[in-house]
Amino acid sequence: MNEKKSINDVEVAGKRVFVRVDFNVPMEDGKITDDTRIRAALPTIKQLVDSGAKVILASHLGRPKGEVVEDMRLTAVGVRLAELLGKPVTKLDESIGDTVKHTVNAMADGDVVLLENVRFHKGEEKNDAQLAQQFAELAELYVNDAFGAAHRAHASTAGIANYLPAVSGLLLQKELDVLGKALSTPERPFTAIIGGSKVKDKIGVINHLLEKCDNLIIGGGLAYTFAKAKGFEIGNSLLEEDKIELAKEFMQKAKDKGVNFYTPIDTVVADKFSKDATIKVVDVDAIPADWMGLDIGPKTTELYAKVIKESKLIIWNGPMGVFEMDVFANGTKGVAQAMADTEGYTVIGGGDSAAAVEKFNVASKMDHISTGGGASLEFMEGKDLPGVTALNDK
Ligand SMILES: Nc1ncnc2c1ncn2[C@@H]1O[C@H](COP(=O)(O)OP(=O)(O)O)[C@@H](O)[C@H]1O
Ligand SMILES: O=C(OP(=O)(O)O)[C@H](O)COP(=O)(O)O
Repeated sequence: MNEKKSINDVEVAGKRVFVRVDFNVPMEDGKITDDTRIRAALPTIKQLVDSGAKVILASHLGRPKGEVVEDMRLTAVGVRLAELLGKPVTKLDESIGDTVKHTVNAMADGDVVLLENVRFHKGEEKNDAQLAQQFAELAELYVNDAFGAAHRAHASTAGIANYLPAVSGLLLQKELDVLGKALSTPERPFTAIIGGSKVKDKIGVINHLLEKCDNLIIGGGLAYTFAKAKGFEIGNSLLEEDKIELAKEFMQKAKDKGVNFYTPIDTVVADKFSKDATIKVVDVDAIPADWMGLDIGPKTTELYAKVIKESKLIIWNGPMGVFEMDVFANGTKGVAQAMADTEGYTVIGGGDSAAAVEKFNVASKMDHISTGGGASLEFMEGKDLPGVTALNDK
């Protein structure tokens, strides 16, 4: 991949800079429940402020589908950002138009303005050229620091780069550096752990990582399609019938490439999908009919922990079981703990795995927690990210 210019490669003093961030934070009753993504953007914002730029921030929040949705305004985000920055943030109720133009033209060096949710405009997700130009007119430089949305080709993540010099922010650059280096020159043994619910969502990443890693560990709901492919009965566990052949192909590819392919050897089964279910631990070849596998078992957890501890680089995407329910959280917890204990370099691929290391209080022990779930997955599939491709080469 070509190296992209960053804010360290351009002059920003006195310039109006349109910075696309990913402030798509979880909210409950109008309150932010996790401000990780806001904190992650601070280094870029601070550096621009300290360098005398006029910082115009833009983000989406949720999926308002081109309509104004009151609950999806960025007002609470603006308040939180001002607290974290320790300076005022002017939050506007629009992201384009005369009021916005007027406000940004009156900014002093070092000022920070936060625009309204860009997805209130239909053109955002359509990557509409007219909307992209309206964003571009506000500024003299475009900075993309929204790694979490870099897999989207939208007006504020990609289209705008057609009309302004376009560079990456520090967060985007760091994400690309860590994930890029891990995949191009991994320290070995390199272990990839793939969990979550569906094989369908992880086909690309498993396929790509099989080219790169030494150990591939499978857990979560998708493990049962692999168990079925190995010829075991899996009761009522998650099964993607149409992916059984593919699962077989993956296991054959691993063999051909000399990759150790680990699937669960035992599993926690339940008589229903509920925290009040009756549960027991069985070997993977002994799942009773009418029961469903909802977590990896203790022998599997121990095996996976051993592999993790013997690895120099570990990338983890997707939980080992239904970790939202405590009775099915032990496998995910055990993997999280092994990630905390290993001396290897640990990378969490966003999404539910990031939530899991938070839940089990080991987030601070990880070397890198990606701010993008979908984006890090697509990157690990070897796909180009439109929000990155759009930026200027060095
Ligand atoms: N054995 C299982 N059966 C059903 N669902 C599972 C199982 N193991 C994990 N899950 C669910 O998978 C979900 C996460 O899947 P997914 O969205 O694919 O992962 P990620 O967000 O990490 O990419 C979690 O909500 C978890 O409860
Ligand atoms: O939260 C996000 O994605 P993620 O949950 O996959 O990390 C990003 O902000 C992208 O949002 P989108 O999936 O609505 O485009």
